[in-house]
Amino acid sequence: MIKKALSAIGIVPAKKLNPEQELLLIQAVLAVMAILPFAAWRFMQGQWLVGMVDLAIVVGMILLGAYGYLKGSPRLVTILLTLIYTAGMLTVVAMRGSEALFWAYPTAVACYFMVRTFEAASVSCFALVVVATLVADSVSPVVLSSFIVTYILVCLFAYLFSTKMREDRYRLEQKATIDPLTGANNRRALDDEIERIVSSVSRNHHSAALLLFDIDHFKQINDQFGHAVGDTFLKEFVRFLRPTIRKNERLFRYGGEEFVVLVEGGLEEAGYLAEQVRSLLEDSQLIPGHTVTVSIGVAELGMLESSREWMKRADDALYRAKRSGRNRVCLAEASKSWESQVLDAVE
Ligand SMILES: Nc1nc2c(ncn2[C@@H]2O[C@H](COP(=O)(O)OP(=O)(O)OP(=O)(O)O)[C@@H](O)[C@H]2O)c(=O)[nH]1
Repeated sequence: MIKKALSAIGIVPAKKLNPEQELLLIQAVLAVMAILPFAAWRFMQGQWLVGMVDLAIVVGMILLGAYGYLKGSPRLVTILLTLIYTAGMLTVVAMRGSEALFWAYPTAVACYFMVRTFEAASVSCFALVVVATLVADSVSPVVLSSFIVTYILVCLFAYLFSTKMREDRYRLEQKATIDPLTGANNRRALDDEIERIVSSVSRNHHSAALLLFDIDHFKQINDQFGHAVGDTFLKEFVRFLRPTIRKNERLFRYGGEEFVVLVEGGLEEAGYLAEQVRSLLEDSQLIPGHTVTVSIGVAELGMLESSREWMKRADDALYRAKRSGRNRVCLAEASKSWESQVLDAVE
C-alpha cells in the first residue's frame, strides 16, 4: 500500500519490495506521521533543541529508509536506523525527563522487527538501563518500577511476535521458491533470479551464463522402471549436481526433467562445467545397472539481452543437442551485438 502510494506520487520507481524494504518504508512513514507533529509543536513552544533532535530523527529515518529502499535494504541500514531512533529517544528523555518516557515503547518494538533478536535485546536492555537511570530521580518508585515491568513485557511481546513473523515468512518463502520433490529452487525462483542477474550484469558489466539440462529419454525411465523410480532419479540427480556446482551457482528445477544452473562467468567456463556434468552423469549409474544421460544447452547473457531472449538461446542450444543425438553439450550462438540491436531498432 505504501509502495503504491509512493509510486503514485512519483517518489519511488515501481518495483518489487522485499519485506525488509517494506519495513523500512513503513518506519519512515510512521516517523514522519508520529514525530514530525511533535517537532513542529516543540518549535512553536520555543523548545528549539528538542525540536531539532525530533527533526534529526525524522530526517535520518527518511534518508536511511530511502537509501535502504533503493539499495535493496542492506543490513547496515537497518542497524543504523535502529541506533538513530534509539539514540534520538535517549536524547529526548535526557532533555525532557519523564515527559518523554512513553517514546521508549515504540522504539523498543521497532528494534525487534528491524534487527536480529540478539541485537534488539542488547539495544533495548541498554535503552532500559539508560532511561531508568535518567528518570529515577524525577518519578516515584511506583512509576519507575511500573515503567520497567511494562517495558520488559513490551519487549517480550515484540520478541515473540517478530520471531513468529520471521518463522512464518521463512516457511512461506520456502514453499513459494523450493521444488518439493527435489529440494532445488523452483521455476518462480528462477524467474526472479534471472531478472536480478539481467539487471545487475548490465549495471556491473559481469558475465553470467545459463546451463539448461534435460534428461534424455526420461519418459522411457518412467515407462521401464515406474514413476516412483523416475521421482527418485530426479532427487538423486539434484544431489549429484550439488557438489559439482559452486556455492554461488544456483540450481533450479525448470520443469519436469529440466534443470537450470546459473553461473557467474563466460561461455567457455560454463561450457566446461556442462561437459563435466554430462560426462560424470554418463559414468555414474544413478539408477543401478542403467545409464542415464543428459543434454545441455549453454548460453552466456548478451549485452542488452532480455531474460526471455537469454532463455530462448539456451533452449535453442538444448534443442540442437537433442537433435544431434543427445548426451551432448551445445553452446548457444552469441547474442546480437549492441550495434546490431540499435540498427534493428532503427529499421
Ligand atoms: N517421475 C516423474 N516423471 C516426470 C515428472 N515430471 C515430468 N515427468 C515425465 O518426464 C517425461 C518427459 O518426457 P518427454 O518430454 O517426452 O522427454 P524425454 O522422454 O526425456 O525425451 P527427450 O527429452 O526428447 O530425450 C514425461 O513422461 C513426464 O511424465 C516428475 O516429477 N516425476
